[in-house]
Amino acid sequence: MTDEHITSQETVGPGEEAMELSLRPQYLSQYIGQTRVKKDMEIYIKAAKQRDEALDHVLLYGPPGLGKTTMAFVIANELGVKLKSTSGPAIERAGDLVALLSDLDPGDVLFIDEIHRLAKPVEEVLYSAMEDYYVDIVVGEGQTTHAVHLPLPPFTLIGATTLAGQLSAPLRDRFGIVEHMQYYEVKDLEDIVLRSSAVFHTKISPEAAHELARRSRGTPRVANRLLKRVRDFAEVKGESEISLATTAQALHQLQVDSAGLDQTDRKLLLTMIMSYGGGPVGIRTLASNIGEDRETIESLYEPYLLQKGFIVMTPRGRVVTGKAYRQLNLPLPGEE
Ligand SMILES: Nc1ncnc2c1ncn2[C@@H]1O[C@H](COP(=O)(O)OP(=O)(O)OP(=O)(O)O)[C@@H](O)[C@H]1O
Ligand SMILES: [Mg+2]
Repeated sequence: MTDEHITSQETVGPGEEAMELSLRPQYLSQYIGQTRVKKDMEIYIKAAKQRDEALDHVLLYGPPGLGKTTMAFVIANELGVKLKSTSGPAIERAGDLVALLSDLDPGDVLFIDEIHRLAKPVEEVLYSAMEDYYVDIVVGEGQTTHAVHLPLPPFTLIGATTLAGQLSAPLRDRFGIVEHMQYYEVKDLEDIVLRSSAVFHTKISPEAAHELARRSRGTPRVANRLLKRVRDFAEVKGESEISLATTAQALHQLQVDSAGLDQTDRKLLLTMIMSYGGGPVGIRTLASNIGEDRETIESLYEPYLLQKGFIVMTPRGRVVTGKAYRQLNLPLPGEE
């Protein structure tokens, strides 16, 4: 990855925040992986620009750390518009949302992260704003109370959520573009690791980059986090290039196993095996048993374990598969 991919504004300041910023791709051409989403967005963005209209509202959903926020900023950059960023829980009252909306210029993007956590009265204001670009608000107090019809500039709402299932149907239906972010292929994560090490001015061997990518839960955020820690190990050892051996040693110390499962993944599987004979187990029982909240299990841990075939879903709850027993070096039931 060459320097032209990193704008000057990003490289100022040596702090972690500046690093984090520079890790984020700015344009679709720099955005690694998610080919489907990129192809779709390229067309929709082009069409909106040709018509000189605001892009239709976009919903991005998928597990944490897959690049939803990054994609929202990329879309605004490609459109050449401003992006205002907020999150569901941060918008406490309908008035807060109206203030955000009336501050937008035509074509701008309003990004609402964790949109499944919007308060109901706020969500209801969003309906007319999204559909017809207006809000009806009540102003004044007591005798002077009156309704005001407030037209809004055409804008694009980009919503991100880790739990699309928790979105109400009226809200979901108002998004013209709905994109599911997928776990990344190892090859793509390898490219992300290489790009990030270039940003860090760190050398990493191709084998080490591959190993890191393979054990990053299909997730760029995890890949970047592990890369930082592995880099620490390599630096302390005085390595000029991160080696495969150091990578393996660091990941072992960080308790990331050969399949990329972390401590909580393993705790979850072990609890299901030891306390529930491998399942089926209900989500609430599981959550209280391992001391994680339900949302974290449902949005972060389960999707990956499901996709990798360590658990399966049945009508009566999740069940551990033979693959999980093997990964944990446990005898299959009946084999002991
Ligand atoms: N396609 C990509 N190429 C390179 N880096 C990426 C890509 N996608 C994400 N990243 C990096 O991974 C990290 C996490 O991405 P981001 O914050 O966009 O994820 P998210 O889906 O919004 O997560 P959350 O659901 O927790 O908000 C960022 O540091 C970003 O730089
Ligand atoms: Mg995000």
